[in-house]
Amino acid sequence: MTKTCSELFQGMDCTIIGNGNEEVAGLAFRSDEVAPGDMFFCIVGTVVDGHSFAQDAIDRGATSLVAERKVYLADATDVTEVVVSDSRKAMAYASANYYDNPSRAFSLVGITGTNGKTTTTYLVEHIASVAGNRCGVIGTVGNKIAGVMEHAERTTPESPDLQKLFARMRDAGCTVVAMEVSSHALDLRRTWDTDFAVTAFTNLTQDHLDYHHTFDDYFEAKALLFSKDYPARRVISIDGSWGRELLRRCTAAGDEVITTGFDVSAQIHPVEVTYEAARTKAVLEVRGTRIAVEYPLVGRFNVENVMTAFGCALALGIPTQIIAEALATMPAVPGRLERVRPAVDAPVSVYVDYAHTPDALTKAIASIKELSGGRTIVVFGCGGNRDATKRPIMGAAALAADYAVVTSDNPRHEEPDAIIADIVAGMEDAERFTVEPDRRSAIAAAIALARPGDAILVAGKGHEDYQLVGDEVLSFDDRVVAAEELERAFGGACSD
Ligand SMILES: CC(=O)N[C@H]1[C@@H](OP(=O)(O)OP(=O)(O)OC[C@H]2O[C@@H](n3ccc(=O)[nH]c3=O)[C@H](O)[C@@H]2O)O[C@H](CO)[C@@H](O)[C@@H]1O[C@H](C)C(=O)N[C@@H](C)C(=O)N[C@H](CCC(=O)O)C(=O)O
Ligand SMILES: Nc1ncnc2c1ncn2[C@@H]1O[C@H](COP(=O)(O)OP(=O)(O)OP(=O)(O)O)[C@@H](O)[C@H]1O
Ligand SMILES: N[C@H](CCC[C@H](N)C(=O)O)C(=O)O
Ligand SMILES: [Mg+2]
Repeated sequence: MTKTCSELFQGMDCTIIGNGNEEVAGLAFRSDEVAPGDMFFCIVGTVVDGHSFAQDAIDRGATSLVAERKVYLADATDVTEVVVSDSRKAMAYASANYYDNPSRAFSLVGITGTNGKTTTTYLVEHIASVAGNRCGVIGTVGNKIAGVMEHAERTTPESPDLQKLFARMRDAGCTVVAMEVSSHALDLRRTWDTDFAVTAFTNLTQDHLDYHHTFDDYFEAKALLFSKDYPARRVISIDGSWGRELLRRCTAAGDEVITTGFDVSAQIHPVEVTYEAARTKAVLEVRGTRIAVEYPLVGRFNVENVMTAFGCALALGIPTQIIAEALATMPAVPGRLERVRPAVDAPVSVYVDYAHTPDALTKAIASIKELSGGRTIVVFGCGGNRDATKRPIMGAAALAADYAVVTSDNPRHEEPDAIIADIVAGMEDAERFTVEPDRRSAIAAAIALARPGDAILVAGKGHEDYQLVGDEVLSFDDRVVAAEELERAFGGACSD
C-alpha cells in the first residue's frame, strides 16, 4: 500500500512546502538510483553534500525532496519539499512508516561491539530456530530470510534498505531477527525508529578510529543502542571496562539487564571450560543454576559469544534446556576459525579467520595455539582506507605466533607496500617475520615454511570471496586459495 508524502511524516516535526498529497513510489538517497515518483533524501555526507543532487533527482523524476534547508523552488513546481532538522533521522522515520513499522512484527535482537557480532547473530538464529521460530539474520556475511542467504553490501544497511528488508522478513513470517548493528550505523542513524526487543554488547577494542577518531566517540556510538532511543532488554558482556560502564548506565536507567562474562559476578559465566580440537565443553552458571553445554565452535572468544547468545535467548524467553540442546548442533560460522579442507592429506592445518582488529588477531592466534601441538604461522595484512592506527598494533600482536607472513588484505586505494610498512613498524623481531605483498604467494610461503604438525592462520578476510584493489573487485577466497596451495604442496602425499 503506497503512502503520500504527508502521511510518511505524520507525527514528525517538519515543514512541508507544496501539496504533499502525491503518492510516494519509492525512497532514494542516491541520486543516480532515483526512479519516477520517488522521494529523494538530501544528506550532508562526509564527502559531498547530498543537497547538491536535488536538481539531478528531480530531473530523474523525484516528486518530493527531504532536505535540511529549502533547496528547490517548490511553489513554482509540483515538487513537494519537506524541510527537517536531520535528514538521516527523517529518512529512517519515513522508511519505517513506509513499510508499516515492520520491526514491530517480530522480536528483533540487535548486537553491537567490535568483535563477535556476526558469530553471535548466527548463534541466536540457530537457538531461536531450534526453539521453533522462523528467523532472519542481517550482517556482514549476508542477509538471511528463513535460511535463504542474500548478498549484503553493508553490515548494517541504510534505513530505506533496512526497513525494506525487515518488511520482507515480516512478510516471510519471521518471528525472530538477529542483526548486527555497526557503530557507523548507530552514528549515521541507520537504525533510527527501529524497535528492538533485545540489544546486546560484546566488547569494545580498537577499530574504526579513522571514522570515530577517539575511543570515547567510538564507545558513545555503540552506547546509543543502549540509550532511551532504543528501549529493550539488555545483554551486556562485563569482561571489559566499557561493558561495565554500559551496565552502570543501563542499571541507572532502570533497564532489565542480563550480564555475561568470564567475570564470576556475571549472571552467565563459565565454571569450567574444556577446549577440544573441534568442539568446546563448558559448565555455565546461568543465574545461579549450573548447566553443561557442548558446541562445535572453538576458541575462548567463542565462549564469550555463546554466553552473549545465551543471554539473548533467555531475554527472548527461550528455556535454558532448549538453549543448551540447540548449542550442541550449532553449524559452523563461515570464515570464523574455519578449517581448510584440501583434497589431499596435508601434514599442516590451515585455518581461515576474519580477525581484522588487534584484539581479534591476538585471540585468534591464542585459539590456534590451543588447538595445535606444533608451531603457529600467521598470514595477515590490513585493509586500505580504514583505521591506519591499528596496523602497527596488529603487527606487534602477530608476533604472538611463532612466525608471521605480512601480506595484503584489501588494499583499496592505498599502496600495498605503504600499508605493509605501517604494519611492520610495530614488529620488532625481524627474525620472525617476512613480507610477501601478493596474498596467494604469502599463503604458499607459509605452507612452504610449515613443518608437519604446524598450524597456519590466514587472518583478515574470513568469508570474503574477493579482494578490493583500487576500484577492482578481484576474485579471491582464502579458503579456496589455501586449499589449492596445500594441494600443490602435498599433492604427491594424497592417500585416497
Ligand atoms: C563512513 C560511512 O559509513 N559512510 C556512509 C555515508 O557516506 P558519506 O556520509 O560519506 O556520504 P557522501 O558520499 O558524502 O554522500 C552524501 C550523500 O550524497 C548522496 N550522493 C552522493 C553522490 C552522488 O552522485 N549522488 C548522491 O545522491 C549519497 O548517497 C549520500 O546520501 O553515507 C552513505 C549513504 O548515505 C554510505 O553509503 C556511506 O557508507 C560507505 C560507503 C562505507 O563504506 N561505509 C562503511 C565504512 C560502513 O558503514 N561499514 C559498517 C561496518 C563496520 C564494522 O565492521 O563494524 C557497515 O555497517 O557496513
Ligand atoms: N567475542 C570476541 N572477542 C574477540 N574477538 C572475537 C570475538 N568473537 C570473534 N572474534 C574474532 O573476531 C573475528 C570477527 O568475528 P565476527 O565476525 O563474529 O565479529 P564482528 O563483530 O561481526 O566483526 P565485523 O565488525 O567485521 O562485522 C573472528 O574471526 C575472530 O577472530
Ligand atoms: N567490517 C570491517 C571489515 C574489515 C575486513 C578487512 N578484510 C578489510 O577489508 O579491512 C571494516 O569495514 O573495517
Ligand atoms: Mg560482522
